[in-house]
Amino acid sequence: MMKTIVIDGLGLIGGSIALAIRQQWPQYKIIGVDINHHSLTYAKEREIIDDGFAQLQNCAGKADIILLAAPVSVILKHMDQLTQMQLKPGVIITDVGSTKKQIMAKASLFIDQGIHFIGGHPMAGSHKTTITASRANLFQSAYYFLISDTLNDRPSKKAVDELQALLFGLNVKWQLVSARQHDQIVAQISHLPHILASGLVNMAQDEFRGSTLSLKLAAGGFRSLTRIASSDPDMWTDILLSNRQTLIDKIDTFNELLQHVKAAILSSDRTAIRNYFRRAKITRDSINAQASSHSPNFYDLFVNIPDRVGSVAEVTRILTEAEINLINIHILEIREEINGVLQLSFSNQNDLADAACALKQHGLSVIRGE
Ligand SMILES: NC(=O)c1ccc[n+]([C@@H]2O[C@H](COP(=O)([O-])OP(=O)(O)OC[C@H]3O[C@@H](n4cnc5c(N)ncnc54)[C@H](O)[C@@H]3O)[C@@H](O)[C@H]2O)c1
Ligand SMILES: O=C(O)C(=O)C[C@]1(C(=O)O)C=C[C@@H](O)C=C1
Repeated sequence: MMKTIVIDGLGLIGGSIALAIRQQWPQYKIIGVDINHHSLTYAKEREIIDDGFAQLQNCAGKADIILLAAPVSVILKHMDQLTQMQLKPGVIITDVGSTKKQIMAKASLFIDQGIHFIGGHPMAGSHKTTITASRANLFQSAYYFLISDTLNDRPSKKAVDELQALLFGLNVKWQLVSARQHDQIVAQISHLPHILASGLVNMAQDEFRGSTLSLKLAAGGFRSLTRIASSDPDMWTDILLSNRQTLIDKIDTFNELLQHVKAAILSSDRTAIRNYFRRAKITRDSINAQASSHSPNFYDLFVNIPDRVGSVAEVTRILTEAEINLINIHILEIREEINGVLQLSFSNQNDLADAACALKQHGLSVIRGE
């Protein structure tokens, strides 16, 4: 059946979802809305969308499903506007905003109008913005929150099924949470880390002020911890201001944690310092183990690698030379004098098969996933 999908905010997330819908449902009509006409031109030229508008009111009435994918403050504003528009009966409205309490509070406006609003949030993304950074497999194997508050009476299970079918090509794992739970969880695992990453960059910048030395000296540790400080400042201002109290509490708790570390250093308490790092290491190590046991990617390859310096680099070199795009790499096991196992993730079956072939040609043993 033909459906018309309106995506409001055709940036990294809106563009990536449009690409995935296009692949899965080529017969659907996709209309993009963006105040940035470059995004619309880019999307039209590449046939990511069929049509583009600068204003939601110019096309919302045609939609079977409206996906709000602009920054949170715009989503809130456009929800207000949508309540004033003539929409198709049975239309489904959903969003991808990074915070959910304010959005779900506003969603109650739709209930009386018989409009299905489903709060959502794909838990993947990038520090890069705009449609030029979008890709169809951005969300592969990621969690996608759906907000339970609205799922009790309305919208119907049928609307949720319809949304999940539309987004089937994203290959996500659905996770149902309440708006309150959602904002608590993401404050901890996404919002506070962004605040800290930017704080570290600002502090380091101050440190080097007036010096001939610079942040270019920073190696892997600083660079991997602060990648997300390159994210969009406007988007993050919206996120922080729509999750205020939770973040104020999280910052207080983090302050206390820093005070404990400071006290341990002050008193040269070796055990306390070691425990601080040890506890974190055990937890951090287990994230990858959990991820690989519970959420195998669709196109994964497992490769035995010898226990010697440079063997991981050797694998990536082979793939780079063969021009194969690797989307993720996990070291599953490397212990002294034991061969390690690498989990390599690809975005499609062709890349996976080519990678298996290239690695075998270099004498590596591929143990699963062909
Ligand atoms: N970036 C991430 O990692 C990530 C992940 C999950 C969810 N989100 C959420 O997704 C949403 C979009 O984020 P993004 O990363 O795609 O940002 P983005 O900056 O790449 O895209 C946002 C798009 O919205 C457009 N826009 C801004 N104001 C508009 C308006 N008034 N009308 C129409 N379009 C407008 C912008 O021109 C831009 O193209 C945000 O709500 C964000 O919180 C982001
Ligand atoms: O990978 C990144 O760059 C991201 O910041 C993605 C990230 C996050 O993990 O915090 C950012 C905001 C979203 O709401 C969800 C995902």
